[in-house]
Amino acid sequence: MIDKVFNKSITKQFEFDEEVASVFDDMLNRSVPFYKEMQRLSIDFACNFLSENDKVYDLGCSTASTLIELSKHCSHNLKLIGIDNSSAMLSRAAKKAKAFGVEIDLINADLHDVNYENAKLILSNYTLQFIRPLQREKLVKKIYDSLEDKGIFIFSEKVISSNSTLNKQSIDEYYEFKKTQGYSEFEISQKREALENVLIPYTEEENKKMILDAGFSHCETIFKWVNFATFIAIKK
Ligand SMILES: Nc1ncnc2c1ncn2[C@@H]1O[C@H](C[S@+](CC[C@H]([NH3+])C(=O)[O-])CC(=O)[O-])[C@@H](O)[C@H]1O
Ligand SMILES: O=C(O)C(=O)Cc1ccccc1
Repeated sequence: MIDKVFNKSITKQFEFDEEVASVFDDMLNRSVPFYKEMQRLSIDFACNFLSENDKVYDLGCSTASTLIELSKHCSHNLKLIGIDNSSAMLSRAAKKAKAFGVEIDLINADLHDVNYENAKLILSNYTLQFIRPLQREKLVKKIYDSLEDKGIFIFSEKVISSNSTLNKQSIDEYYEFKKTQGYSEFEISQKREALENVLIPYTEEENKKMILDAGFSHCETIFKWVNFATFIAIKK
C-alpha cells in the first residue's frame, strides 16, 4: 500500500500505529534515502562476522524486513530475534516471516525491558532516534553488555550537522529527495510536525561518542547520505 498518512492535517504526534504499519514498507523505502542499499550493506558486513547458530537481535524490527533479508543472504543457520513494541508492526512481521519461510522469534516489548543474552550481532536501523536521549545512552550500554566479546552492533540513524548552515542545507536536500519520491510539500510539512520531539537525531560525532562511551572499542561510519548514516561498532 502507498503511504498517504500525511496527506491530511495531523491530529497527533507520529506513532507506529495501524495506519503507519499498513504502509510502512512503502514509507521507509520512500522516506529513507538508499534504504535498500543500507540494508544490504549492513547485512553484508554482518555476515562477515557471523558463524553457525549465532544469535542475532533486531531492535525495532518493524515488519522484519532486515531479518528476512539477513536470512536470505547469510549462509549460516542463525537464531533470529526481532523486538518491537508496536503490535501493528509485529503482526505484519509474523505474516511476512511466514510467507518467506523464515523462523523469527518476535517479541512485543519495550527495548528497555528485554534481555539480549549471548548476542553475536545486534542490529538497530533507524530506531535509537526514537529513544529519549537519556534512555538512549542507557540502552546502548545494555546493548554493549549483552554482546559476546566478539560481538558487533550495526545501527543506522538520521543525523544532524553541528554546522547550522550545513544542517539547513541537508534538511532542504532531504526534502527535495522526498519530493522525488512523490511526497507533496504538504505531506512533508505535516510529517515534519508529527515527528517533532519524537524523532530526535544526534550528530554523527555524538552517535560515535555514545558508542565509545558505552565501552565499544571501535565505531565506524560505513554508509552516509547527507543526513542518514549507518555505523558498525565492535565490542572488543
Ligand atoms: N522503545 C521501543 N521499544 C520497542 N520498539 C520501539 C521502541 N521505540 C520505537 N520502536 C520501534 O522501532 C521501529 C522504528 S522503525 C525501524 C525500521 C526497521 N529497523 C527497518 O530497518 O525496517 C524506523 C522508522 O520508522 O524510521 C518501529 O517499528 C517502532 O515501533
Ligand atoms: O525524518 C523523516 O522526515 C522521515 O520521514 C524518516 C522516517 C521514516 C519512516 C518512519 C518515520 C520517520
